[in-house]
Amino acid sequence: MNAPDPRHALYTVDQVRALDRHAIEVLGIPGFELMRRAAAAALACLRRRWPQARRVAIWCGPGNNGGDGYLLGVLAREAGMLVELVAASGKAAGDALRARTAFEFAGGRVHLLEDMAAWPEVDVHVDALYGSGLNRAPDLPVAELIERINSSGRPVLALDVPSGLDADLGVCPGSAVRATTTVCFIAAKRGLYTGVGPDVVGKLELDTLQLPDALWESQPPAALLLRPDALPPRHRSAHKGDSGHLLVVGGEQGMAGAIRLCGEAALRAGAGLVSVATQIGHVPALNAGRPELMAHGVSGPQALEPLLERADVLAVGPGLGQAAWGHALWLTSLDSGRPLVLDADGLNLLAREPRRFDRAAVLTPHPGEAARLLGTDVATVQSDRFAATRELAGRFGAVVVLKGAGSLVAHPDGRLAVCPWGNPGMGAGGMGDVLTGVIGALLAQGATAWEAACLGVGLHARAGDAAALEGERGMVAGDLMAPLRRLSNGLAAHA
Ligand SMILES: NC(=O)C1=CN([C@@H]2O[C@H](COP(=O)(O)OP(=O)(O)OC[C@H]3O[C@@H](n4cnc5c(N)ncnc54)[C@H](O)[C@@H]3O)[C@@H](O)[C@H]2O)[C@@H](O)CC1
Ligand SMILES: [K+]
Repeated sequence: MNAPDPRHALYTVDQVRALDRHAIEVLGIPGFELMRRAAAAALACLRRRWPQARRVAIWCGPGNNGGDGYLLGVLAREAGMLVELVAASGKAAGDALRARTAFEFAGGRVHLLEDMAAWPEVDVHVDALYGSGLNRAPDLPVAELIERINSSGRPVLALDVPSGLDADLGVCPGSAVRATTTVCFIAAKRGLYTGVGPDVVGKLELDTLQLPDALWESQPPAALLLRPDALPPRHRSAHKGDSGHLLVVGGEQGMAGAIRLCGEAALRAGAGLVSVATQIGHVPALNAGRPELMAHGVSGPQALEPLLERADVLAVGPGLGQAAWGHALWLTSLDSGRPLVLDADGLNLLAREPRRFDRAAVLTPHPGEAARLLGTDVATVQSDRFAATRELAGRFGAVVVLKGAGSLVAHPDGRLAVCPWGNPGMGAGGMGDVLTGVIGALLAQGATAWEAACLGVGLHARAGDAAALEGERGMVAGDLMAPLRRLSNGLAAHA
């Protein structure tokens, strides 16, 4: 097996434990040495991020995460910092106790949370309370401490995982530290990247503690992190027929915006031809606003048939509605056997009339649509986004994109990818329509469903990040078009 690049590989917490064990038992690197390296990586991060910091508070828990904190305390004192170290919960044991002893032996003083008289006024807080071993919501004294750290107005460096975050699932069972920066050790835990993970992690740095390639060969990652890819360059002799013909089906009365955005995004992501099948009343506005789209008014399935004949790929659902018109078009589209991307009401209709796909198909639900497809609620979907996405892919025989912070992509064969880009400005109307258009365009240009979903999600999120440079608030879906075009061509997002 080739060693996966650890910067693009994500692991479950159980897998990270297995990697730790492998490093200790097979590669012969003692656990305490790993802890020392983690502390050195933490100090390097601290000094790089806050070169002026002189006073630090280090909040240590009872496990090895706390151990990292004690050893950081040793190194920070050696570097001339004023260290206020507080043991916050439970008794240290094993390597953590050894680390605490080393801190005290070097002249450091350990304060106990319960005895703390005054709140330490420091430049940076270091969170070494809980790491990958979190097994329940932090209980009261620590939960209060976490809230206090969060409201201190000071930057927070989290060691390995922001305490309170379940690093496996990307959920917080209770209070959680909101880190400014998290320095993650050995391997990237998958929960840092999805759900509420990105909310609490802040800027994420990975330090692999100088472990050799042999370690990564011992464990296939649970998921891959998307890379900033673009489409391959076009042949000089290419013509519009080489880049595929996408048909967008949607736009019930009053929903013209969704198809316009979807179609336009498909053009910007390089589809050769984009047709739109919609309510007749929308055609003049589409023709006037975006004449490159071939807009067709369809009253029902009969009018749709010839358009389906000419299309290579379908994007079904933007603004489609679930009434008789939308349902009839949905049914005819799915029965055509064309590769497709299904979104919005296309998914809601699928929840009503489930079927498995035997062709290239991409489903792009947000958590609400995913819940309807699975017959459950949003909270259950969000409590394990990985499991929900996998379940959907298996059940429908399609590549599934679960949208929301840290979008996930799952293939029915078990492959999983996580998107590290995107921002809250993208929680606005029309953003999903843009994604559907991009994925449809990539399918039309010959990508497989997996490639189209992964590349499409990445391009869409990176275009969103480029648009957000002008401010997240007030961002509209149309702002993504220009960066989308540039990124699709492998150019920087801005000229
Ligand atoms: N050899 C290794 O395994 C290495 C581990 N490292 C550090 O060790 C961490 C994992 O260490 P551990 O497995 O000891 O786990 P943690 O240090 O994350 O926490 C586990 C301890 O906290 C307690 N605990 C968990 N959740 C609690 C809660 N909500 N309220 C109260 N107590 C709670 C547990 O009972 C246990 O005593 C990593 O995150 C990383 O920081 C690093 O030092 C690198 C090497
Ligand atoms: K921590």
